[in-house]
Amino acid sequence: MSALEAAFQEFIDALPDSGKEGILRCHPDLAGRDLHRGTLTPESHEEQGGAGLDSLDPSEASLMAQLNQRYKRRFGFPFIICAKMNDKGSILQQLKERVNKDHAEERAHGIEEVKKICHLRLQALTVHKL
Ligand SMILES: NC(=O)N[C@H]1NC(=O)NC1=O
Repeated sequence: MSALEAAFQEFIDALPDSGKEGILRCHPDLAGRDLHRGTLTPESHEEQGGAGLDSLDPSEASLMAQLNQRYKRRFGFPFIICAKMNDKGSILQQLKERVNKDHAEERAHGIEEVKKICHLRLQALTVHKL
């Protein structure tokens, strides 16, 4: 792990729970409005598209929208998963399971997913610079 990545992780880990949830709330929904309107960042667009979230069939899209909404209503932050380490099937499966978990457990799980996303984004930046 690079020193930069370690510093990001230390920063995140030192935040109070409200700050951690603030970080989770900065993330766009999976297969949400931003993806459909083309207003995602290029990184998120590539991550979500790579997992097949831009080509859900109507029943998958409706299930994803319902579960995302239920998740956000229950926890107050969006469902976060490292899309590049999953595909649409595993994302839907995990969303179904995680929507029923406990609040603190999901806060911690979301933060671990943010760290994976950060790891892959930093790696991509470093590779570009070589
Ligand atoms: N909500 C959520 O997980 N968003 C994302 N995950 C990811 O890998 N890229 C995202 O935009």
